[in-house]
Amino acid sequence: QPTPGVINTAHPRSKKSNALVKYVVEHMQKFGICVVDKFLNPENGDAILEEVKALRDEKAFHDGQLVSDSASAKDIRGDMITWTDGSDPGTKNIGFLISRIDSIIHQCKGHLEGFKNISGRTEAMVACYPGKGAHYVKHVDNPNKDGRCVTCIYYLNKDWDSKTMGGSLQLYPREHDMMASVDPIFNRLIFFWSDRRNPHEVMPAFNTRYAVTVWYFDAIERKAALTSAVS
Ligand SMILES: O=C(O)CCC(=O)Nc1cc2ccccc2cn1
Ligand SMILES: [Mn+2]
Repeated sequence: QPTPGVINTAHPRSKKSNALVKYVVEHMQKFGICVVDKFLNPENGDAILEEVKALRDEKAFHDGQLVSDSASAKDIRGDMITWTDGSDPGTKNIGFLISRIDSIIHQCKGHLEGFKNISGRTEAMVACYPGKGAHYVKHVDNPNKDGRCVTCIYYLNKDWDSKTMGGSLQLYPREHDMMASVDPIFNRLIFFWSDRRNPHEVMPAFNTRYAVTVWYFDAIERKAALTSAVS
């Protein structure tokens, strides 16, 4: 019940959203990793999945590029990717996903040291592991301060069973003596620090495995990276 005379500055956010923000802040503080299940309404997840499949049918995907286009590229990463800002007509549900993640990140900003300088993000990278053992070897997303501070991945795989299909995301948090194995299940969102704190790999997948990833920038680190890049 608002105190009489005091202007109620709290935005009329749904309680759910505040609880979710609290959950993300706590997990990022404690583990540097946060898994959120049932992130959107299932209908939204379905619509996003249909858009991703349509992108694949339009052959919008290409092999995940490597810095060194080594002959054994497939031995390092087997994902097929395409980038989108979610504004094209066939990607408006991906655009909705991006806006929902933006909203969570924005709400976390004030509560989390690591989020305080967050501003800007990449476009969304839509990835498909075509099965047949496609995997991604252990790596760090941002090993050398390119500005990316948080990795957010939204999974779209219904009835995924890692025991028979593989494809789990294995995280090896440097500061915690544990290994997290995350199944890429439908409507699951994961956040983790993009830097050396979170080496991770995708185990060989034996079914088609879809995910949408967005990276958020730390403005200070990003600015430094861009200025050093041009100089
Ligand atoms: O799908 C998952 O569970 C994670 C896959 C993953 O780590 N993908 C990935 C994809 C990347 C593409 C370009 C540059 C860096 C990258 C780092 N990681
Ligand atoms: Mn990665």
